[in-house]
Amino acid sequence: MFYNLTKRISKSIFNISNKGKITESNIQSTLRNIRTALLEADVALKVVKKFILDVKNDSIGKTFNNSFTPGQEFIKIVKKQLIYTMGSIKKNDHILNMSTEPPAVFLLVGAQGMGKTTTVGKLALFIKKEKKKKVLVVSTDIYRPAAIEQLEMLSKQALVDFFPCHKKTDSVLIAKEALKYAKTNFYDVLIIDTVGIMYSNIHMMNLIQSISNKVNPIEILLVIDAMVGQDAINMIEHFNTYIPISGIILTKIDGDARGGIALSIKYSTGKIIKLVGNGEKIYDIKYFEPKKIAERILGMENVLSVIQEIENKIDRSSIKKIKNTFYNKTEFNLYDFLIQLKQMNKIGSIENILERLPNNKIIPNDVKSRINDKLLKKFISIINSMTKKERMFPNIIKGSRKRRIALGSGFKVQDINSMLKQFENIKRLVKSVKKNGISNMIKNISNFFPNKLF
Ligand SMILES: Nc1nc2c(ncn2[C@@H]2O[C@H](COP(=O)(O)OP(=O)(O)OP(=O)(O)O)[C@@H](O)[C@H]2O)c(=O)[nH]1
Repeated sequence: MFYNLTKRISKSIFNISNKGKITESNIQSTLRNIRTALLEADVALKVVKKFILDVKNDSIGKTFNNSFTPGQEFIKIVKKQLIYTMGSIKKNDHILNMSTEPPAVFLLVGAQGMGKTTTVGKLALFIKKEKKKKVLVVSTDIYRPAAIEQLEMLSKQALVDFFPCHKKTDSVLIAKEALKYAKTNFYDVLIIDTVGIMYSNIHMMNLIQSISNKVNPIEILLVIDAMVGQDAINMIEHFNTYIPISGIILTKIDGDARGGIALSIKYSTGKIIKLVGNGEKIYDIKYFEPKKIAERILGMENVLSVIQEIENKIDRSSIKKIKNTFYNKTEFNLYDFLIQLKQMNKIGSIENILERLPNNKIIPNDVKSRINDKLLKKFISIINSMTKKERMFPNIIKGSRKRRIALGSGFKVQDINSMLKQFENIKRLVKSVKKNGISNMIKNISNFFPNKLF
């Protein structure tokens, strides 16, 4: 989900990230790119228009505080608007409501084949695990052959209780009896599955309404397949005229590369997406979290997860040393280079990490292929074969020293030369970071890895 949107938005956002001032002209092309990306992702036109207008109004002519650059402030504004478009800035909007005398009744409704029954099973497991609640499930779908058996099987997978109703012929009665049973047996939650409805079928709509009236659900969750696209809006409006929908469960997001519907629902209908189904397995369900999604769309999620992963793998004292190298006045030497190489080696596949960074397109493929893991190991062995003095003062490494190091490390003199060249490049890079900051360094990264090096 959101694959293309993420790719396009994170790229255009990156271009503005180090702008010193926000003016109509310098955000114009970024906003144009965002607009196109949103439309291509199948976000409804009126939502896109409102989104762009709000971002524009929020950013132009604003005085920002000094802790962020205007470019970064702009990203914060886009992030806030994305969150607002999908949910609200308030925390926990998506949380399921259970504040009622038990059992809390959840009624799941929806059109045919949206993934309702599967979702009842998933939701039962989710509530049991997340909320540690005693859950009962029941199917009132006496119309689709095997719908009841399907839920019974899912309840076994989720290890929750199933209310048997195989021989019954009245959906409303089944719901009523299940509720009575749930009350007398102290269940915390009762989840009711219903028949899939062609939403023009008034008779079936009335049936769902009758079930709802009998069991007084605290949540009426409309299950929608993400792939129905903008038709979801009509579906929500139509169902809502019969029963008050309290939230949406968007299923099959694993099959929907565009994701525009997730950005259109709240603005178009006022309804919040509470959960998403992201696979066919019983545990493939999670809360819909606008903040996390916004971070992902802006390309921040990967950066955060990569940083987290790197931090978990490298030790604190080395991070400190590396930081000191960047910010101290001391000259970068081969000791520092060795520490960096060892830490990079610990992190794992460098290609994999570069690939996950949102702006990895800025690093050309030939550069990526030249920063590989084999090379790291080679450089580490070469530096290990040097004396203390050589590591401190690499300038003294000339002909005879090079031959000795080559012999000791098992490589050729050319390899020693290319390692030293690489070291000089990194040294220049460190100097550049000190002078111009990280983002400039990334933009110019290809200059630090000239083609002929390896
Ligand atoms: N990939 C994927 N498939 C899903 C997801 N949720 C449900 N499905 C599949 O969608 C199909 C239909 O699911 P059901 O649960 O039978 O749908 P339903 O809404 O109960 O169907 P009706 O009772 O006919 O309305 C099944 O093959 C499910 O495995 C999901 O999140 N991702």
